[in-house]
Amino acid sequence: MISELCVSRYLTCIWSSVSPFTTSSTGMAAPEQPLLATAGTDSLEPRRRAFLKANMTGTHLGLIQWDNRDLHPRPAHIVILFQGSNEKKVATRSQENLHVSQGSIEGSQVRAGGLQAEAGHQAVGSGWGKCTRVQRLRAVHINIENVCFRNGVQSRALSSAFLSQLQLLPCFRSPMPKECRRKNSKDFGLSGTVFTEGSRLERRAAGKAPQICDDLVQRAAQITESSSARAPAVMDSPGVPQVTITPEGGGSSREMQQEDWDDPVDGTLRRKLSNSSISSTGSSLVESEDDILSDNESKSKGIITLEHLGDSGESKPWWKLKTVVHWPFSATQRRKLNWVQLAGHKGNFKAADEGNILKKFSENEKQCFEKLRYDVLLPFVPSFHGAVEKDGESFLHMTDLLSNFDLPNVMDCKMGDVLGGGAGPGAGAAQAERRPVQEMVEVDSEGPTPQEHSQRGVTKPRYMQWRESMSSTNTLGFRIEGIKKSDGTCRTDFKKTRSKQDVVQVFKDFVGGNPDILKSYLSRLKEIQQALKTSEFFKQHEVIGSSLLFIHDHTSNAQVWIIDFGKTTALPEGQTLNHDIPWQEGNREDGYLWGLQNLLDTLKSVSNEESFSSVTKETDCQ
Ligand SMILES: O=P(O)(O)O[C@H]1[C@H](O)[C@@H](OP(=O)(O)O)[C@H](OP(=O)(O)O)[C@@H](OP(=O)(O)O)[C@H]1O
Ligand SMILES: Nc1ncnc2c1ncn2[C@@H]1O[C@H](COP(=O)(O)OP(=O)(O)O)[C@@H](O)[C@H]1O
Repeated sequence: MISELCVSRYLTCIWSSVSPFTTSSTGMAAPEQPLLATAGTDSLEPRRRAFLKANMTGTHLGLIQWDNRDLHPRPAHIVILFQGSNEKKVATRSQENLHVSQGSIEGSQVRAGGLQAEAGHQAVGSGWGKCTRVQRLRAVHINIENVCFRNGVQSRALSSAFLSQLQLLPCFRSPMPKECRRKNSKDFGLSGTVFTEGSRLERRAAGKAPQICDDLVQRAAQITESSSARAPAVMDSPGVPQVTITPEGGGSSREMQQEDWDDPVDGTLRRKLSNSSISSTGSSLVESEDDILSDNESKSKGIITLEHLGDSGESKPWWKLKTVVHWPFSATQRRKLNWVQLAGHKGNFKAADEGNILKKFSENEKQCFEKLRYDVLLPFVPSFHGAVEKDGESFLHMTDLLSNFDLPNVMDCKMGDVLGGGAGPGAGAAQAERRPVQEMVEVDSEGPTPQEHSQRGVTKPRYMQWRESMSSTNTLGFRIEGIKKSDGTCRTDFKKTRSKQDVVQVFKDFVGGNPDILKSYLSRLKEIQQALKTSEFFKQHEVIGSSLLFIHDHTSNAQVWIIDFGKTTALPEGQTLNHDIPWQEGNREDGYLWGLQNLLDTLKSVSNEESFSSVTKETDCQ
């Protein structure tokens, strides 16, 4: 039986603390101003966040349920932060995990330090988010942002109604890795929250009966039914939002502590497998928790085999908004697709119908693609064919840019001079996220500070900033992520390729001394530059972590494409960016255009180099 834990008192303080992220001394994202202090009457007021936090220990989050009918039908952003033990998160890539019905809320999940979290399945229709494989859960943060309120008064009532219907249900308990199984006294402690001195969760240890997801799905369905029978409490008097948490198994609660990060697992800080069960298979069943991968093992570094998803034709009842695809794959199409993924995390891509691929769904990216349909950048981004559902997972269906090439040479250049430092919607979360110090040591033994060595971990922003400073990101506004050449060789070891000279050398090698290819690249980059300068989309978005994908083959077919809008975010209405002025706290400048100009200059330097100059001059004269 699932016990219930009511956290109303706790939420009282949270309720009065709704705002954008700040980072508390514990490194956790915390609200800073009361919602009502900022709630205006403008229904378009963006980026307002309700912050809800619930602590659970030793449980697995299974399902998140809410009823969002009373929210303004405008996209909102839900950020769910899971924090827990000192392992890294399980889920790495996809930032989306909850997609709520009727387009009124679109979900996004950002991982927080130490623990893994991601919904393997998104659910729509009645407002379900189903989280799988959230292990050793200790804290759940739910941030609701961009919820558009109709007016200041209602905002409180609306959100109150919303929050009061939110339920966190533990899903299942899977075997813990041996090293994690030892009882940790912290698991049963409860510390103060980051918000107020006195706020504490009432705790009740719950039974430990293991339960599989499907049982909860059933239970969830019952709850949905009963909650949908209730009328939405749109005009409720402002009350204390209550969240019912039903921890199952050791349901005591505590705040995340620094020692959670420091506590070594098996001698090193290790991260959990990111996407094997959640991202790739979409399975709601639990895999062993012992399948821990290092960072490198979870990152894609070149030639991979893309699997077609099964074509079971099974559709989940709550997936009402997305197209369920049934491609009639021929026997040849069903063959595994040899493909190149130079960056990103393993399992993010699947084979699709001919000439297309599936990328793990991201609401953010989908929105960007949709806006790009009407923008001058359209010719420079992969054609987007919509969001599709396959085998219970959501994907973005897009053109495979490699499909028109014969044995392509591919290079991924990540654009911008700010990639991790303080940017993006997950910045607050990232601050709390720890990465093994080993990742830095492998590149530069001098990288970590003595303190970081002793803590065996660094925060994600620190890691990202260090990556930026080691590579050419800071100095040139772009960096080379990876290269695959037609001879089958692949390199992703460019973390220390920093100087213009080094970059020139890499490009020179990449184009193999072919002036035609270089020329095509230069002219395509100039077109992109021109388009970016006039693009409304570009003006209105902070473009973080996007890449230019260079592709050419022996036929001298050479193209450059703008890819990866997973971390590209719209600015508040009326605001625009220059993209070529330095980043400063709050200005959200990403340095994209500055980087692009440097990239162009670098390529020009390549063409000016001796081996190219004579031929290039001839070509120029034609
Ligand atoms: O280049 P390396 O050193 O591998 O660092 C990667 C990139 O910065 C990824 O950004 P991008 O997506 O722009 O490639 C980032 O993913 P996020 O998108 O999640 O920030 C990874 O964070 P983790 O996901 O925490 O591993 C981080 O480890
Ligand atoms: N549309 C595409 N066609 C061909 N290759 C692609 C396409 N999109 C991405 N890739 C490949 O996948 C890699 C990672 O893509 P990206 O969109 O950056 O994923 P992530 O969001 O996981 O970082 C790229 O470096 C590139 O090699």
